[in-house]
Amino acid sequence: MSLPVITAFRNSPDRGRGFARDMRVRWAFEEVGQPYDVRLVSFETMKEPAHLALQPFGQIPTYEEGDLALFESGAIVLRIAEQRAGLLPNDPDARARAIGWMFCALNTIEPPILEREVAGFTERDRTWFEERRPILEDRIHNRVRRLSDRLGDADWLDGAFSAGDLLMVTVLRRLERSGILETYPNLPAYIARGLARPAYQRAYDAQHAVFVARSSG
Ligand SMILES: N[C@@H](CCC(=O)N[C@@H](CSCc1ccc([N+](=O)[O-])cc1)C(=O)NCC(=O)O)C(=O)O
Repeated sequence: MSLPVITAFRNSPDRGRGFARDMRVRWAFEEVGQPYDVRLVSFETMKEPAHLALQPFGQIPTYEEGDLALFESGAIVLRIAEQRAGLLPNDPDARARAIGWMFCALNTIEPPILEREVAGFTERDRTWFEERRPILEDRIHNRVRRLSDRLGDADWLDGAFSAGDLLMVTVLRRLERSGILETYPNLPAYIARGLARPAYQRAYDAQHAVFVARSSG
């Protein structure tokens, strides 16, 4: 039986700091103990027909397993979580809630974070940048404040660690240097708990090794 294969950056712009979205897929594989193979792709390859057939937007990650080809890192994490224990509860109601937190991470928390990040990359020299930045940050605060209130003193969002926490930690991590998270002390501690998991460390080391190999190549 061949292993599932994902695609990842041959040369990640994050210089191996674990922000590219193959990181969440690698982490999910490690949490459930599923070995996997990686096909490293260049930015040029990602825009060629063979890759576009897998990922119509010319991005990574993709997931191939037998006749199945998937894109969208959240869908890939769900596939992994459905196939092996470790990321979703067996109880049907708890499982549904954990999947709900997956959607929350990608649909409610990530969008304002991405909006601020993209504005920082593409609008910094525009006249409206300084005026718009606090508006974008307020939108993030409006979400993470309520997430912080819901999490409270709990270790994870709904009982045991789940795929919902995995995605939420990878989303919140993108605020690490923004100064926004420090307003809610339970959120940096929540992220730290996620990053301290042995499965995360193995996933991070695997992705970082790509950067080290390329840097020393
Ligand atoms: N919704 C899709 C989005 C996938 C996506 O954004 N892929 C990015 C890499 S992860 C996003 C990302 C990129 C870089 C950093 N970084 O820190 O350098 C962080 C995250 C990509 O392939 N970009 C290339 C392109 O669009 O041409 C998913 O979740 O799978």
